[in-house]
Amino acid sequence: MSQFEKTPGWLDWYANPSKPKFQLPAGAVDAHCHVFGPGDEFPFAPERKYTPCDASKAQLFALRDHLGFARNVVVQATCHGADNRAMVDACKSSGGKARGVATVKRSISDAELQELHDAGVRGVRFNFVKRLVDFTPKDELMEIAGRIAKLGWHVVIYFEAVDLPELWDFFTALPTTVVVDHMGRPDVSKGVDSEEFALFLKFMREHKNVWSKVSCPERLSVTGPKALDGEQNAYQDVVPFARRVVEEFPERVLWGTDWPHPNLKDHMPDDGLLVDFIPHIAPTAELQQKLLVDNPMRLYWPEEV
Ligand SMILES: O=C(O)c1cc(C(=O)O)oc(=O)c1
Repeated sequence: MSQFEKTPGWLDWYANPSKPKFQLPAGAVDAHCHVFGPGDEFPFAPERKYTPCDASKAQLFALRDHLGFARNVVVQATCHGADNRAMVDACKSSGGKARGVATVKRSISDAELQELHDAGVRGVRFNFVKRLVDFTPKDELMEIAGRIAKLGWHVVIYFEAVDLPELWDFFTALPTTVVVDHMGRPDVSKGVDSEEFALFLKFMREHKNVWSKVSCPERLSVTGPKALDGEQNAYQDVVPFARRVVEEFPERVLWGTDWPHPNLKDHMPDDGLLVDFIPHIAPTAELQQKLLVDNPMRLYWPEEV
């Protein structure tokens, strides 16, 4: 029994995911996933907004192999705050098959940043989703961005679509490659031609250093997974959004499972079926190769490209 009690209503990750019908290209990277603890080994942060179930590196690597991915990018989850030990341990244990994105504070030393780099970290995450984190002053974040730029890292940003106007000046001043989590969380009920999504496309169009993860249909969808066994694909209301981004910015998109799917309370996706979502948003072999192999390799394993 873990010392931590899971947040009520929280669903555990899907235990026996199906084998995807879609065959991933060789060398595919799951460019957004997390590890949670295990809490007894890597305690969750006191300032966390939720307490997850455990989701270990061994379970993540088993999922990688089951789905047919070659590599992972392990993104620091907010339940671990700026204590990167679980993520770093996963990267170090992966035999070079995982790189990481950390959360750091202004107080981090250059030596500690270098240690993260040596473990495989290549980015920092700035989170603006109010239900997940407390506010960090922008001058602190900008100072961190300036320091990590010198290591060749990038900044991953997570925010809600309605907050983009207010965050625009800060985001566009960042001196690094900037990777947006989950397409900036569009409200899909407003439609792909909404003003809100147009602003996101403009953000990417006008700033060539901005990339997007076209991930998390299970979070963004209103129609949900129910069409899974029919003619139509699951999460179909998210398809036009992700496909628009993939087709307009094929060199600047990434895809990830988001396993173990923090904070889901209505349903937990079968990760095999999430992989089957990919050909709907990246319909050609060329787009799939960029999304799943070439782009993440350029960002996380540039020395191998
Ligand atoms: O939408 C979320 O709840 C969520 C949370 C986290 C995290 O807690 O780090 O990461 C994600 O990618 C998504």
